Amino acid sequence: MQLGVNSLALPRLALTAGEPAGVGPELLIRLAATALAANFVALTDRGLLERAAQRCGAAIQLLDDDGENIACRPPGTLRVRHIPLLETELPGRPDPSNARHVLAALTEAADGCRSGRYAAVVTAPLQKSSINDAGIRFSGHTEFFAEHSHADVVMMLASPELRVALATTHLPLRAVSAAIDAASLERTLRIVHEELRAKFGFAEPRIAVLGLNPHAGESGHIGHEEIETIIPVMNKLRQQGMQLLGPLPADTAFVPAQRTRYDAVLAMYHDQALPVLKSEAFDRTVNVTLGLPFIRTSVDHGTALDLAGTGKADPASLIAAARMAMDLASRNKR
Ligand SMILES: NC(=O)c1ccc[n+]([C@@H]2O[C@H](COP(=O)([O-])OP(=O)(O)OC[C@H]3O[C@@H](n4cnc5c(N)ncnc54)[C@H](O)[C@@H]3O)[C@@H](O)[C@H]2O)c1
Ligand SMILES: N[C@H](C(=O)O)[C@H](O)COP(=O)(O)O
Repeated sequence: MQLGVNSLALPRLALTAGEPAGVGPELLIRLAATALAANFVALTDRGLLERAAQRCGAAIQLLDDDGENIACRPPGTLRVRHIPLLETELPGRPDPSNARHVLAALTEAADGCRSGRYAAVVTAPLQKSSINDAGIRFSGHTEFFAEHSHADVVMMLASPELRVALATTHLPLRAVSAAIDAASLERTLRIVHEELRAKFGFAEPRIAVLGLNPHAGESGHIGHEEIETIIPVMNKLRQQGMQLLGPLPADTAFVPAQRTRYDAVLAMYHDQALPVLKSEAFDRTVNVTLGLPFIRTSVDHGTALDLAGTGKADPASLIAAARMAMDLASRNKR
């Protein structure tokens, strides 16, 4: 069925399955079983999806994606753009031979989003170490899509109650301080500010910035990054009208009294704030990449190799990621 541009065509959302031996393939099946009003197009191996459905005892009807729009999608149906595996998966045991397959799906997703074939991409978790074991430099979807798009991006994880953006992503702790300079911090804050306005509807977003050191440096007695880098950047941006709070000590930034004072937090590094989100809202947090020229959302969890193939993995974060992608795509259309 060919639908006109003004018709009720469902948004075409690309889905990537991530690590073939992880929980991603079965979570895609679970997502397809929902009644969400989206035309999901799985960019992966058709046989992988069939086996995942069988393992978790779910019914699925896989249809080849012909690129056409559809007006409705019965629950339990999923369109597929076949990207062949290199080796048949063994749940729980990632095989680096499949790294090229995983990256081919990401490339198709990024190319397709940029050219308008897909309204957004929703990614299931991949095993970074398996891609590295294949001899490929790779540190995450966020960095892959940024490089592919030549864009400055920011990783943000968001639950309905809390949004946390990261000044640095996947790098060793010892490299964090050097990675945060005035230029990178200013760029990051500008992206977060702009995207909170454009994507999340905050007219004047209030952003809390965490210090890097314990007690936000204790006035220079426990580190100097706050005084030398963070505070000067915040002051510069405040003068330009941004509402910035802090730098706050990370240990108390998430207590109830503080939470009412901001719309989002900028943390200096990955594990400074993600444990807060993941321990209070693992089933409803979404990873969204800010600053990309297309919409990308993802789960907040990893490949859960201990659960792969059992059908026990919770699809809630992937469903939340799909919902957010649909919301952002409809905002884009308006
Ligand atoms: N978006 C992504 O691609 C993404 C996100 C996070 C981690 N990872 C990768 O995943 C791999 C494994 O990471 P990890 O072991 O730190 O974290 P993990 O999230 O895979 O597992 C942590 C714990 O949470 C449980 N869990 C995870 N997802 C679940 C779900 N949907 N339902 C029920 N329980 C679930 C697991 O069983 C495990 O006990 C790493 O290679 C990491 O880089 C990828
Ligand atoms: N930092 C993310 C998390 O802990 O949930 C995760 O590693 C995924 O990142 P990418 O989606 O960029 O691969």
